[in-house]
Order: sequence, then C-alpha cells, then structure tokens
Amino acid sequence: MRLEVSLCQARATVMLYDDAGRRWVPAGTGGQSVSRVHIYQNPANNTFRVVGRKLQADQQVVINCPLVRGTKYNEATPNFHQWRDSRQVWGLNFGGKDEAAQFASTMLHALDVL
Ligand SMILES: CCOC(=O)[C@@H]1C[C@@H](CC)[C@@H]2C=C[C@H]3CCN(C(=O)[C@@H]4CC[C@H]5C=C[C@]6(CCCN6C(=O)[C@H](Cc6ccccc6Cl)NC(C)=O)C(=O)N54)[C@@H]3C(=O)N12
Repeated sequence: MRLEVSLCQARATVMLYDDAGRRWVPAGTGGQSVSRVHIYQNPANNTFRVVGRKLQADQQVVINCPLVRGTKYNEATPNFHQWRDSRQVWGLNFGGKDEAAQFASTMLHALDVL
C-alpha cells in the first residue's frame, strides 16, 4: 500500500469556529499553539487531506480533514485562511505570508484536481 505524499507543509495555529459563541477557538486541547500543517495526497485514489500536529512535544493531531470536491477555500487575509467541512469551519492562522501563499496554492491545486 503506497504511503501518502506530503505536498506541502506550513506552520499555523489551527482554529475552529464556535458558532454558538461566535468566536474562533483553538483546535485540539491545551490552548492556542502552533502546529505543522500538511496537505497529504493519497496517490492510490487521488484523495487529499489536511493533517496538522502540534509542534510541542505531544505532537497532538489537531486537524485531520479530508478535502471534498467543490470546497471553497477562503483566503480571508494573507495570514488567515478558512474553509467549511460538513460539520464545522476551519481556520489556519499562518506564521508567515509566504507559507500561507504556498499552502493556498497547493490547496487550490488539490481542490482543482479532486
Ligand atoms: C483581526 C481580528 O481577528 C480576530 O479577532 C479573529 C481571531 C483571528 C485569528 C484566529 C481571526 C483572524 C482573521 C479574521 C479574518 C476575518 N475573520 C472572521 O472571523 C470573519 C469576520 C466575520 C466572521 C463571520 C463569519 C465567519 C466565521 C465563520 C465563517 N465566516 C465567514 O465569514 C465565512 C468565510 C468563508 C467564505 C467562503 C468560503 C468558506 C468560508 Cl469559511 N463565510 C461564509 C459565507 O461561510 C468569518 O470568517 N468571519 C477573522 C477573525 O475575526 N479572526
């Protein structure tokens, strides 16, 4: 079974939108902290997912989100990008604009070929 390929990675704080509270909350536990976020491609079936693990010791997985054809990826600001999955809204608060642009470019490619 072929392994998934990491198409890109970026440092970002992974956030979820709390509809009830109308505010962004950090994904995972242990408060707001930076993760390394990848876009993985599974070549066997041409699927993609966004996976992020905290940089800190426990490497907690804070996002594991399959990409769905037709998803709109919204670059709300140069550093803050967001998209909806079936249940919630994800936000990535990137460490830098260049990383953010690279991630967006890869994301848009993935959504284009899905
Ligand atoms: C600077 C100070 O920033 C802040 O204090 C907070 C914390 C900052 C770090 C984490 C973060 C950073 C940047 C800003 C940038 C703006 N922004 C918001 O949240 C805006 C403002 C109003 C608010 C209203 C709704 C909300 C929330 C949920 C989804 N959504 C939509 O608009 C969606 C978007 C969308 C569009 C297309 C496709 C997909 C999707 Cl998802 N539209 C629809 C049609 O679904 C949204 O994004 N909203 C952020 C913010 O405030 N903050």
